[in-house]
Amino acid sequence: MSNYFNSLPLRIQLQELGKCRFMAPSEFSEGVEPIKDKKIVIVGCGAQGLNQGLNLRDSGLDVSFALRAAAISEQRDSWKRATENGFTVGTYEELIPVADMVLNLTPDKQHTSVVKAVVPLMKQGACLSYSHGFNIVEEGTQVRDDLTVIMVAPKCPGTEVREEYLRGFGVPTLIAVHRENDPNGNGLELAKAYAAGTGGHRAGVLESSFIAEVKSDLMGEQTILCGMLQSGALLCFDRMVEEGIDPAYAAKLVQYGWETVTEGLKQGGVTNMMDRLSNPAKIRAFDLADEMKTILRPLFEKHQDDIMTGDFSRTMMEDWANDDANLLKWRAETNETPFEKQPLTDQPIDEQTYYDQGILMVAMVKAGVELAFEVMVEAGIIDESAYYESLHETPLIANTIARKKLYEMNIVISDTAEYGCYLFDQAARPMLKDFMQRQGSDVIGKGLDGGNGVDNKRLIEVNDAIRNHPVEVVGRTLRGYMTGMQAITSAD
Ligand SMILES: NC(=O)C1=CN([C@@H]2O[C@H](COP(=O)(O)OP(=O)(O)OC[C@H]3O[C@@H](n4cnc5c(N)ncnc54)[C@H](OP(=O)(O)O)[C@@H]3O)[C@@H](O)[C@H]2O)C=CC1
Ligand SMILES: CC[C@](O)(C(C)=O)C(=O)O
Ligand SMILES: [Mg+2]
Ligand SMILES: [Mg+2]
Repeated sequence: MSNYFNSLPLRIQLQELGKCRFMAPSEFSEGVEPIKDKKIVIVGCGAQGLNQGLNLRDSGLDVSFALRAAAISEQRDSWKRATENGFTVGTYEELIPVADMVLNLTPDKQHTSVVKAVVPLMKQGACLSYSHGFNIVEEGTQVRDDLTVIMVAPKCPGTEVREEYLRGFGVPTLIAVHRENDPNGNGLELAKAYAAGTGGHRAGVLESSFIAEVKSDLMGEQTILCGMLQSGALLCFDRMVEEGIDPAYAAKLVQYGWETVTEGLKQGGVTNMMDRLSNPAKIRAFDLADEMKTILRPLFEKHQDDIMTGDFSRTMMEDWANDDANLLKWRAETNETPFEKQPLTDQPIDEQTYYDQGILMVAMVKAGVELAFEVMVEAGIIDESAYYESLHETPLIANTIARKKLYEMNIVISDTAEYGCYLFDQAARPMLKDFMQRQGSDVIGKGLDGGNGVDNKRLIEVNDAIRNHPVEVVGRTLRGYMTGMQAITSAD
């Protein structure tokens, strides 16, 4: 097998990268009806598998789990998750032959072996589904041509897929039909109904392509969503401690700070997040973000370039072949960082204080969201897709850090995302070293002294720049469709 994207002519590559159509809510008027009588068998009961399975079942669908024999015989966690939640569990041989839809929700690194084991057991004309296009696009897996191959990709960690569903909402989702496998011409119908079953249609669904999903998902997760929040957390914590802030307080400000300030982002974009700062703090954050964008743009561009050429995928697959040596090493190193090991203070921190004392964190979110959006769009990703993959998903990743710091984030996201996050973090922190040395506790840990006076012309210029960034323009439209989005926060 070889990289499918690289096998295509540039004309088709650009077509596929540019596939991104915001689907009107009316297109989901049938809900799950088209798959109501289908037997849905999920392979893999992990972050996505369990949570998508719970949503699909709550939406009235027939869902069971096919696990590998060892998972059943050894009663592994995936077996426990499936059985404790009341699902029917069986082996591939028992469940795959009767399945109408097989959802491959195993780790990307296992997809080739899973597809080789599962596809021969699938009945004629069935449907194979993915939640990420890596196996098809980057590894070039070819699927039996009587099978329909679709993708329903939540732009969100598995845990939040379930949490948002339980809040009566959902998470933005990309759906696609593999251009090589739509023999019955009903792939889109199946994908739409499946997306409705997860609740994704309540947040927004983009009709996309396997290629557009992969090239944007890898970029979002490696840079703003996981990489920037990881690097920012470690840099801000260490800087506060160097500046004499109580480590227990500093750890709490960071752990809950991302969730608090990005809740402002989720509800009203970068504009609202920045408006929660005082005018002097807003201008300071604006300037800090600008400086970080200049420093980090080459790194964001390198990540996008390596994703487009397949160099990232090749590098990661070399680590797969080396028993995940680098992934496991970098995971252990992260778990040993002072931030990860620091207990939190019991001192309460109110919501506004996270903004006032976290000016640098706000600036990091602004810089990361804008830079990821800009670089994705420059690479051919459509604005709506870039928005979901940068701004909208950031708060959902921040929710995982609020639960149990970087450990929780890196456990909940896919191994693919975790690997890319560490790659970014290792490069970003040295690039920001000098910049961080120049930051004091006024922008991270204590907040600005003095009054609220600013120069009017400068404030108007800053507000104008924030509000008119392309991510804000497309975001206002997309958030306008999200009428059911619920506010959440863990601040005291
Ligand atoms: N994590 C996330 O938030 C997101 C993930 N995705 C995509 O969803 C898919 C699933 O990812 P994720 O939920 O993180 O997966 P997990 O890492 O949570 O793994 C899911 C399950 O797969 C099983 N598994 C592992 N290896 C094999 C194998 N060789 N054969 C069969 N089963 C196996 C494991 O169970 P056991 O070892 O017990 O068999 C595990 O519980 C990926 O394509 C990912 O890119 C998309 C969006 C977000
Ligand atoms: C942000 C990482 C992600 O792409 C996701 C949760 O959407 C993943 O692969 O886990
Ligand atoms: Mg993703
Ligand atoms: Mg991903």
